[in-house]
Amino acid sequence: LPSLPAPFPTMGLLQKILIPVLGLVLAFCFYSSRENFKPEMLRGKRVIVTGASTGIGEQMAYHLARMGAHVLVTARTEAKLQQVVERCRALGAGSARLVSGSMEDVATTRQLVEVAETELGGLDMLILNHVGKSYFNYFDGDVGHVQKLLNINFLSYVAMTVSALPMLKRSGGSIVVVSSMAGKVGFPFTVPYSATKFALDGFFSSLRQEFSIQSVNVSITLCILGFIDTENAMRAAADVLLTSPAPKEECALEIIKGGTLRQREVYYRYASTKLPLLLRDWAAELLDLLVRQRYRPERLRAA
Ligand SMILES: NC(=O)C1=CN([C@@H]2O[C@H](COP(=O)(O)OP(=O)(O)OC[C@H]3O[C@@H](n4cnc5c(N)ncnc54)[C@H](OP(=O)(O)O)[C@@H]3O)[C@@H](O)[C@H]2O)C=CC1
Ligand SMILES: C[C@H](CCC(=O)O)[C@H]1CC[C@H]2[C@@H]3C(=O)C[C@@H]4C[C@H](O)CC[C@]4(C)[C@H]3CC[C@]12C
Repeated sequence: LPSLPAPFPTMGLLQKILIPVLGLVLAFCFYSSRENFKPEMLRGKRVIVTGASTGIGEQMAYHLARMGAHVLVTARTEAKLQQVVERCRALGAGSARLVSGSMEDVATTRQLVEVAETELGGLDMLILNHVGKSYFNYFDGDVGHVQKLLNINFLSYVAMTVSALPMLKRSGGSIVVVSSMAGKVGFPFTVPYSATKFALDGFFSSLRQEFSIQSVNVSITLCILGFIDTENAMRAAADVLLTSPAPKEECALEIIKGGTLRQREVYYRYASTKLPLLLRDWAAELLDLLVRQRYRPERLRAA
């Protein structure tokens, strides 16, 4: 008969075998896909980047330009987009174009797809990255705002996908969806935003399954980002969050790599996003507590 009570051999087994094996599997998945990326893979590729006038989207446009891609950027502010386009040309883009307009407006979606079709002759990658303005504070009960944000952050992603799908099917292309840790776990102070990001996961993860059943050769990459040092995010949350932000340039490159390698999901930064998520299904309350500890609510701006 064993001299120890039942739980001890189980814990020993966990520590000695399961945890190292899990670590090895994760390390393998992470490194095997990252090492294969080559910037030449993007040369001559036709890419749409939404929300490209600032932040991560702008940086993605510059990386793509350096890699020799044909970039088509979009956002509402035409003057900023014009500067992005000029810089993309200077960095060596195959070509650089813009379409300005709000993603709330179907005319913008239509125009983007038309430009890709007629001027680029098709599309290889659709990077959905734009995000509507919201507040960083306790939920204020404004249902209209939730609806507006769902239109911009979710429904327009669906509309762009539907319109671009025929071109992406022809090229065997990729859809890249920029989401957030706040789209996988409940984070405080971004309730409407969080809802839109959870919706993206539901829609695109489900669509990926259907593509697989129907042998549709279009990849879907969902990007789970932590706190990134873009101007808007820093302004909204830097005082309240105890997390230090990651650089937008590196973040942009990791998104492009993941999309190009047709990865199912990108986690950036890996250790501060993927690892906490391992707790989600087994110790959700602990994860909630750890998340709350990274916030200083007393520093929230008065609404
Ligand atoms: N920064 C962070 O810490 C994190 C960011 N993310 C995600 O990364 C992505 C990029 O974030 P980030 O770079 O910080 O965002 P920014 O606020 O810097 O950029 C948002 C972009 O979206 C555009 N945009 C805003 N409203 C509209 C609209 N109605 N129609 C079309 N375009 C619009 C803006 O341009 P314009 O105003 O000219 O229209 C801008 O180009 C987002 O999807 C965000 O959710 C995820 C987790 C963390
Ligand atoms: C997911 C982030 C927290 C991750 C972490 O703790 O590691 C969110 C915390 C702050 C959010 C951003 C913010 O408040 C500013 C923008 C507000 C916009 O309406 C939405 C995009 C934001 C960039 C938003 C993105 C998620 C956070 C970074």
